[in-house]
Amino acid sequence: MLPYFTNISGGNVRSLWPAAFAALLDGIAKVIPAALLVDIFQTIYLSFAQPESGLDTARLWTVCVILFVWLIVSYVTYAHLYEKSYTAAYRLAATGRMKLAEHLRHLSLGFFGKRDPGDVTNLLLSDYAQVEHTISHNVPQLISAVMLPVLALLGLAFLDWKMALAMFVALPFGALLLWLTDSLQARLSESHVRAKNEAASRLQEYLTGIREIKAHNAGGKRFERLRLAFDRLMRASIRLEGLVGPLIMGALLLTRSGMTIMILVGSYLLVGGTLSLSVFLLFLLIGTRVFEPLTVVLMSYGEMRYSAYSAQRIMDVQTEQRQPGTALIQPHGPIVFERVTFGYDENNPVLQELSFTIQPNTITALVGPSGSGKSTVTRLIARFWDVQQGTITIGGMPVHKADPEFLLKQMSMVFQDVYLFQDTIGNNIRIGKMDATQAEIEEAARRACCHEFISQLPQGYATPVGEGGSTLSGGEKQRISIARALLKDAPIVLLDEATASLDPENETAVQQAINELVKSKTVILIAHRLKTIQHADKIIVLDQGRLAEEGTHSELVEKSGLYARLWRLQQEVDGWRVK
Ligand SMILES: Nc1ncnc2c1ncn2[C@@H]1O[C@H](COP(=O)(O)OP(=O)(O)OP(=O)(O)O)[C@@H](O)[C@H]1O
Repeated sequence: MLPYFTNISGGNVRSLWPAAFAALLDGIAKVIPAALLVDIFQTIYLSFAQPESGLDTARLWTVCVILFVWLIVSYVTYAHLYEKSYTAAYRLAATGRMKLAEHLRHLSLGFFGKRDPGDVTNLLLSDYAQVEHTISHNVPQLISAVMLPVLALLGLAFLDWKMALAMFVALPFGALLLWLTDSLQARLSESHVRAKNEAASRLQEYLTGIREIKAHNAGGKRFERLRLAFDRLMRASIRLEGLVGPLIMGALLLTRSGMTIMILVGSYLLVGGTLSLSVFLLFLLIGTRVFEPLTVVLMSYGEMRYSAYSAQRIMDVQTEQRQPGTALIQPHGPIVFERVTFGYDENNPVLQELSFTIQPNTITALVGPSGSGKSTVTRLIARFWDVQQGTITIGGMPVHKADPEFLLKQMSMVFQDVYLFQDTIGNNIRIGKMDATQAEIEEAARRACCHEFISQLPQGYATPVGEGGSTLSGGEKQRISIARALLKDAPIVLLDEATASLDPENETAVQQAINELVKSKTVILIAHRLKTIQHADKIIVLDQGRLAEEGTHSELVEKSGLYARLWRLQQEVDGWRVK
């Protein structure tokens, strides 16, 4: 049980205490009317059993007043419980979500590669919502509902232990049935969560790929995948409800059979003369009230089991190892690859035995056919992934020992697929330097040739950008990304096809901005158009993840190797005209 509460509270069981205490108070408050009912019953019963003493109306009035006070007390305790449990639930979920989102940022990208995108989204939204519901509803209900039967058992055992035993004798069997079905419930919950994640992933894929689906008229096929995912989710839901429901009902009936057993035992004892009628009637009265909260507990068991799996999934990610490393790299030193082998999937290397050196404050271009591993090289320098064999060092310090945050602070990056956040254009540029002034942002935008188009927008820098930058053209997004990099002004610059989406006019201007950005910096750039990298200090040519050749443009052209071939091909393409 403790691991369960540890998991649902995200490792902070103490945060559940106020809600648990409030539930306890609520449980006790609920016992009071039952006790008062017993008193009323006994007062009325005595007036019949001993008619000479008459009905004690003063006592009845007192009990009525106490009942009225109880009404107010129960309102206060319930309001307290409500406030405590909801506050605990929403606080836990909100801080937990933030903690997890922060933790995700520190994991290697390999972690995300192994999971469906819908899976991570569901983890943060639906799994937390499940846990939230358990903390706000099920746990307080459980604590408060257990109070009445426990106190009733203790009180009634004093009156007649045989009757009390008869009333609760079936309870362990009901609990046993639930316990026996535990692994089945766990399996069904797991497959339901998996189906739910798959459906979310397919839906996300369908919505993000809607442009491609329309362009290729592939709606039918993609829609079929979505339909199948929803179909699987439906079947998993039916299995979960259809199998777990009857089992819980079975446990419920078994537990409730205690009432019947008690009536049988009571009748037997009454006939035998060892039980008084008043005690028997008392047991009947209390018995009907006791099984009500137990029903609530058993009914919420399935939900709690389900949320246990959600909590486990959250804990699994929370305990996922962050990228280790505390060393501070010397960013002004050389970047050295030493026999580096790496594959996104370990059995399928995309870089093999790769060795080269990039001197500080030089421009190095990475060239090679598509899929030869150029982008992978830049991702490994930024430590988005850790290499499997060999080492990458920056200023003599192995990157796998470097503090990932510090390492990233030393790098400005411009990728071919620019992502803009759903925020203003100004704030999207500010990501490069969070404390930048408006003047600094505008200066960076000017140098990246995007100030003009931003100023022409009705809201200028305050213009909101659609998710992923959907409201801007590819070239505009790329220039904003360059402005970010200019603003960051880090000593190492990684440019992956930074000018690929620009028109010739802007390309020349941005190229000038890049020339400024890279002054006295270590630059690694990828460009398919070899013309743009002719003046690089060094060109590294990759072929199928291996080093094919390296040197300056003129050296490589003279060598008549892969680079010379690519160069000739591009010269020819440049000479083509549409007739
Ligand atoms: N996230 C990823 N997960 C799995 N495989 C990947 C991933 N990214 C790239 N790859 C694979 O790694 C290989 C090298 O890819 P990379 O993007 O480094 O090549 P590239 O030379 O930059 O290609 P391009 O010029 O087309 O951008 C390719 O076979 C690619 O399919």
